[in-house]
Amino acid sequence: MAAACAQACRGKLPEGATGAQQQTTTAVASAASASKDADPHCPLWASKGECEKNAAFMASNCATACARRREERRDKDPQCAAWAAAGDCDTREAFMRRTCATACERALDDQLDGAECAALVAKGACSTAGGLAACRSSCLVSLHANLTSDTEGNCWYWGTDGECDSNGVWMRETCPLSCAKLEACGAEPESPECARPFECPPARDQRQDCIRRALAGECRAGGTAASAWAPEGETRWASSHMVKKCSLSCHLLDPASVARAAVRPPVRPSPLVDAPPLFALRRRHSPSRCAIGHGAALLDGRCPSSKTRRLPWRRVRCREATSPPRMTPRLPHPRPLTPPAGEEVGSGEGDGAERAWEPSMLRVQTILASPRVRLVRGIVTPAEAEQLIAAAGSRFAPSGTARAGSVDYRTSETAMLPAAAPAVAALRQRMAHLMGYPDATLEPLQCVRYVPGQYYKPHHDFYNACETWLEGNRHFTFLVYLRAVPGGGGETRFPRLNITVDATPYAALLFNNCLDNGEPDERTLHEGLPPLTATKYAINGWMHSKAFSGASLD
Ligand SMILES: O=C(O)CCC(=O)C(=O)O
Ligand SMILES: [Fe+2]
Repeated sequence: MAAACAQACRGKLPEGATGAQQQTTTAVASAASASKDADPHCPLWASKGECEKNAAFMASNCATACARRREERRDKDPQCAAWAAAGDCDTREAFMRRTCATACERALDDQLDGAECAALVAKGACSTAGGLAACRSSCLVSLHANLTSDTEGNCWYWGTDGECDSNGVWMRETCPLSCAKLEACGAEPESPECARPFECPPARDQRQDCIRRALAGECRAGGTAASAWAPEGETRWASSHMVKKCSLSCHLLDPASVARAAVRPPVRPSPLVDAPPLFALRRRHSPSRCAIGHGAALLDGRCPSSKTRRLPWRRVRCREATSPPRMTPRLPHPRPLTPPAGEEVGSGEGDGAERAWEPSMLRVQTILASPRVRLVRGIVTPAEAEQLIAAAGSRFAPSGTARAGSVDYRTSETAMLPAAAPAVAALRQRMAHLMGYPDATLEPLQCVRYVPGQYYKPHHDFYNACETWLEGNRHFTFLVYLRAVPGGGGETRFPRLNITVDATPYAALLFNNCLDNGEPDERTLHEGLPPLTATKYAINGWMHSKAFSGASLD
């Protein structure tokens, strides 16, 4: 499934997978062989350093990926150490990464011996350029110990999903801070500890010049212009990029800038699908304004009462969809959307006399106001739905997932859709237009297929804020159901909202993954239930807060 991963989970983040793997590997381990990796995620885990961090498991399950990784990292030139010492890992980055990966990593390790670094750390020298340059590894360890002991950016989210209990051994090792905090909050939900905002764990610097850049103020917001001191051709980095590439230096030399760099743009409501009722007061929820319980406010979408003492991650009030649901053609309709030049969409072969899609076919049904969940009926025609399935063709491969315990978390199959296919281009255009976001914020569309019995267990579609400084987070999910699922099953369920949405053909389930202030909204936990007898087809369209440049996540 390396190929499958390359297709379906390019760029995804396999954090936590090893931890879950450690608990659930017996079957996989016995199937391991030296010549073939036992798990499709092996190359991703290897690229995240798991061959070193988790040697025993990786040796028996991912021997091939680890061998390849070792070869990639081997210094291939006797001059590597000298080049690295001269700073070539920064100035000739691509060449050095290929040729001298190990020497470049060593250049970012401690340059003094253990006792000397321990003495420097004890003196507080990590917040000076000299101390940090001499002892980067020791400073990182010390910072983790002082600031946070979580080592994965997703810890808090996994914790709120109950992983500290269900995946306890690994979670307590990887996410001790989040698990301890969740436990403390259980006993004392209004405690200052509980209200402390989520922290992104600091990570290694990726370049030698991080210290110099941090001292020059690049961790601060707004640094995109060419800097006076930058070598010719080298521009200043945007602060978000800087904080990601130079996490350690920014944390130690300019801590105030780190929090500010985690930009989470607010969600823009769409007048086409979210027109507020006339005269309704529009209130923006802002957890940081709550006098108490920011964490709870994040979950609840409103400030908690000081009188209530409920566990923050269970504070969600389950609201049934109001009945009868509001069914509103939101007029004025979007201006007519034209298919890409020269292409007729919705009148392909086999659809006989079916009408081509037009905006008046849309009906927006509000299922829940907060978090916003709607059903956009008529987002595709039946003929287009078939064209989308045809565009997926034979590209289906096992779906990926970024969460801990990923092995049996999602059993469906995913196909990346070719952006040039007319039905795909038209659907993207409709999604972007409906939300008022540019097309560039949409991830490449994916078709997901569930044969009877396949499922996707509860998960969030948003990403860890620490990982999304650059890409922005997923503000909206469009899940377009392409066919009816006769025989039952195949619904999308939101357990924290007590909502179950039927796979409604030609309609998009549209929900916000983030609160209006851009913070991930924990209430949007959802799952794809298994179809009982028929095959379910749907399209995932994830719309980010910023232009999406990377490979598709899943
Ligand atoms: O198939 C469904 O109903 C849910 C799919 C989903 O949540 C996802 O692919 O992220
Ligand atoms: Fe999802």
